[in-house]
Amino acid sequence: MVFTKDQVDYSLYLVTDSTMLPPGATLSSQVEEGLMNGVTLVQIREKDCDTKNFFHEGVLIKKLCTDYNVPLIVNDRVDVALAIRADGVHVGQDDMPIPVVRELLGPDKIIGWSVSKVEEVEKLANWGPGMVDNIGIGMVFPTQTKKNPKKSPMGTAGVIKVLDALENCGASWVKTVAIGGLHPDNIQRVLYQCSSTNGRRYLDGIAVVSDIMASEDAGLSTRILRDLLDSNSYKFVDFGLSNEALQVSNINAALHQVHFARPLVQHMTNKVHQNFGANVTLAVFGSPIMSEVVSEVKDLSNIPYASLLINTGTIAPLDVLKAAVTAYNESKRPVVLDPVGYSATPTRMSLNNDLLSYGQFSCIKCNASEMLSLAELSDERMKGVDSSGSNINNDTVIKATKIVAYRYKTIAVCTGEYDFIANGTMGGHYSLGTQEIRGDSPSIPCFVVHGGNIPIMGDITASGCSLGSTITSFLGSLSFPNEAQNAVIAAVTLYKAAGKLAASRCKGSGSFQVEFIDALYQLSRENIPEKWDVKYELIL
Ligand SMILES: Cc1ncc(COP(=O)(O)OP(=O)(O)O)c(N)n1
Ligand SMILES: Cc1ncsc1CCOP(=O)(O)O
Ligand SMILES: [Mg+2]
Repeated sequence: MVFTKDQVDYSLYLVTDSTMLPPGATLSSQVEEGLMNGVTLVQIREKDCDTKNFFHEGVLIKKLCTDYNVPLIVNDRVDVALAIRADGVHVGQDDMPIPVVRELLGPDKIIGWSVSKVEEVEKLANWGPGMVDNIGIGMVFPTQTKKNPKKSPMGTAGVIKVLDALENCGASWVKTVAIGGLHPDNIQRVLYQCSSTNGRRYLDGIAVVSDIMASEDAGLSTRILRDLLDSNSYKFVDFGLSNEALQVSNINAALHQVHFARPLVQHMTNKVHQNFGANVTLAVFGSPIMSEVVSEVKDLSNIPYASLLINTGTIAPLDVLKAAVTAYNESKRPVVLDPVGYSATPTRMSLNNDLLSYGQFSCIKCNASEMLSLAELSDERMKGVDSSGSNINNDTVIKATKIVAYRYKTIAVCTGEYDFIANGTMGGHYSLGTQEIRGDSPSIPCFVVHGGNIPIMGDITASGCSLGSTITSFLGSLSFPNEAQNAVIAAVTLYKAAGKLAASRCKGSGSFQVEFIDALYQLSRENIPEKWDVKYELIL
């Protein structure tokens, strides 16, 4: 059977490697287990094979794929692809040039290309629809399978950049798979996080080697991957993830929930924030623990209502932070990131980008400068600000907050005189392929919390960092069907109301700190939000 290109299902792309077969298995037996259990496309990739064996193995696999009506792609070797009448080839940046491959194979065969950079997307777009049919984007995560890799792992952020480049170049015909270190513990997060910024394009599938080829039970491994692919819903926390522009939250209920749950709030934060953050957490019914001990992080994440705040003001070792994010993601407990000074130094930016690519965050809280840097809108910052850079216009801030919320599928909070809260979680749902969207961007509900300026908040240390403690306390208190969006709005509103109250009572920055803790303590226990002199509303 000759496959037409629009017939190809890229969702579960098995790439072979006979050097990792478990005892008793053969290349054919592993591939057939895959074909019987949901593999939709096969690539024979045998880097250590001589041509004769590659040809004979190819004939066997081609017969199998034909029996299961699945296309077969040959890696690197155009000659072998022609000889076995494969359905296409996959070549990398250092293999035979694409135009030559297309000339040899003709217009109907499937050509895949390894892509990791924007300029490679621009090149395929310039060639037009007749050349590259699909791209393998990777490697996403570190892998032992590809020997002597020339590229470092790109993470989900790297995949998003390639998807954005495809959109920006108008290369709508190109299908995409992610490849490299993909396994059941990260596939849903990759599928959920990796979409173009305009919301139109998700991945068309994933390509795996070792998860199936090295498996003692390749059929079971395939079914696990198939189920994850078909679930279309990534439940990274065990509470609701509304992305509807709901009636703005019932703060009273959210406060009751924190009072009831008294959540454990693990802080991995800077030294300046620790004491004040712990006292703010206690004032809002949270139970703070300041711990960067890797060996206890899994136990802590399993405590009921546990939550984690990572504040990169003082940079803890990346491996400690990654271990913590992984533990809380596995326990489906919320993680909040405060990327303090995100773009201040290349070191901070690199560490925060690594973290953002390594796990799923329930909330990202930062100030306007940090938000614009995260959204890569910093040049707009200069257009929209006075010489001091202190006054960024709200439209730019809202745009940046929505971009970050969607790019990281999180609830983004941008603090300032006006606090903006954008919910990009999409309810935890994701799709494969391209989606029709209204307008030029996905629908991201955004709220504003305002009550007038409180300049003295900026005159004490850790006031911004401790909003992170408050948000993490509210998120930590949640269980299904409570919703994250409402909890974050409640936390931000309470925090601003306490700031206003303390500012009206204090005599200077010293007494403000005390008055602020008192105000949080008092307002939390009174729990009468309608008396607070702070407003929150949905902005379209
Ligand atoms: C689907 C898919 N994506 C990427 C690759 C890697 O191809 P390449 O860069 O040519 O490296 P080798 O596989 O030849 O080592 C792939 N094979 N398949
Ligand atoms: C061929 C290839 N190209 C980039 S990573 C990779 C190997 C992926 O193997 P695994 O799925 O075992 O990580
Ligand atoms: Mg190659």
